[in-house]
Amino acid sequence: MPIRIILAGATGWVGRALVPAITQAGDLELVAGISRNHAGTDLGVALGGRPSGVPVFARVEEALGAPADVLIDYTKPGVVKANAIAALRAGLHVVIGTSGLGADDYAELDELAREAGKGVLAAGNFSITATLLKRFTLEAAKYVADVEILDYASATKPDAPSGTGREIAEALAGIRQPATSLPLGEVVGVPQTRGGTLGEGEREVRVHAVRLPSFVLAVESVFGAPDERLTIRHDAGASAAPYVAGTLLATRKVSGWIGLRRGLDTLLD
Ligand SMILES: NC(=O)C1=CN([C@@H]2O[C@H](COP(=O)(O)OP(=O)(O)OC[C@H]3O[C@@H](n4cnc5c(N)ncnc54)[C@H](O)[C@@H]3O)[C@@H](O)[C@H]2O)C=CC1
Ligand SMILES: O=C(O)C1=N[C@H](C(=O)O)C[C@H](O)C1
Repeated sequence: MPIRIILAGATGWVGRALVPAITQAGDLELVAGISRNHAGTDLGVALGGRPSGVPVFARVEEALGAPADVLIDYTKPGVVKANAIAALRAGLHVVIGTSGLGADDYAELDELAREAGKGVLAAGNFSITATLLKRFTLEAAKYVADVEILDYASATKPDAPSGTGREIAEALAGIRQPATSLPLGEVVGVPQTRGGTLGEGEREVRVHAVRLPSFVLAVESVFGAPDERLTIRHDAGASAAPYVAGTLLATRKVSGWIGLRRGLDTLLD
């Protein structure tokens, strides 16, 4: 029996890249889409093609009327958490691609998923090379104490830091060695220019979010040691193709555990 999917954000940049990949996969079935702008239409028609028999709803509660196994969410930071909660309460597993949530939100969703006996996979970035950026950054942090994150995105991206930068910074905050840079209280001038922090105490990680036209997303982990530096950087391109395979991998695997896992790296060897 195929895995039945509800796709929230089905007509968006990532959503419309996922639709053909899902419909062409023999083991997956798209049963409903969610899109405020195209509610009430057929998804195939909404995407400029032939009728597909997949209805589009405005709200997750309406879409959950269709029997389904997994909700995939690529919507907006202010929408994703409520969608995930509604899906868990309706007995679905959840794959979260939407950015904007942080450690506290994920702890709450983890608890709800455990109560519901369902799995959640949330990844700030489902591309393989961005996932390698996270893996290499965490490896380097075992050996080099000082690291800061630079997070570049378009001028109109609503959330800062990005989902990619946030996942890396929050993971780093769990393992890094204390930094040797001056504590903020000792910085003279405009201390805010030292960026924001994620994590707590001496392990907190500084993140600098740059928002300018021309960027899609780039994240740099910059490590500094006496008289040398290591920069590990990921640059996203202009298409949503890199996120498709990872999202579908998560969709196929998410029924395999209870609770929330964070990061595509948790599914790799
Ligand atoms: N984890 C990952 O690998 C990636 C994550 N993202 C994140 O995914 C999210 C979506 O990105 P895009 O596809 O570029 O966005 P988009 O703006 O192109 O698409 C958003 C979709 O959500 C729908 N939507 C928005 N608000 C809604 C609401 N209140 N109710 C129902 N539907 C609603 C829109 O109709 C649209 O279909 C962003 O947070 C982005 O940062 C983007 C790329 C990769
Ligand atoms: O908003 C985007 O566009 C993207 N957001 C993701 C994030 O917040 O990390 C990543 C993706 O590369 C593009």
